[in-house]
Amino acid sequence: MKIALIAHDQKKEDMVEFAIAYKPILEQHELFATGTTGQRIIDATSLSVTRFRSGPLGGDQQIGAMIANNDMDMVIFFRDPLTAQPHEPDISALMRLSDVYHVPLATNMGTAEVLLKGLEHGFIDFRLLAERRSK
Ligand SMILES: O=C(CO)COP(=O)(O)O
Repeated sequence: MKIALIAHDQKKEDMVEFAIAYKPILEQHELFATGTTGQRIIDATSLSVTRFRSGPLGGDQQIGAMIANNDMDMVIFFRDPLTAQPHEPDISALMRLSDVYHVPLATNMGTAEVLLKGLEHGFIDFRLLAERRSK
């Protein structure tokens, strides 16, 4: 499964802790991230992560493009709901595309935990359904 990991600045520490805690699951999948988030995860966990541009420089859009190509299976996006972001339209677009293509999207650690545990137990039927629909 292809999993995108993204965190705003105030949530990066949470993302690092999450990646450390869930490394045994995450390392079984193909990981993608926006620039700074990806570097923080790599430094803390040595997980293999494909890094895109930083969010404000187009990273959310690059991940959005993968979703639009039906080439992303899950998005874990720890958003900061308390700070205005200069690239808010890109963030909204990424979340909208997740809904368009039935890609599970977790915007906080609680949901992310449930998604990864579901993945661990093979709950991936939602993606198979989406694949069938796209044919
Ligand atoms: O801004 C982001 C997502 O909207 C995250 O980008 P970085 O991981 O480069 O900080």
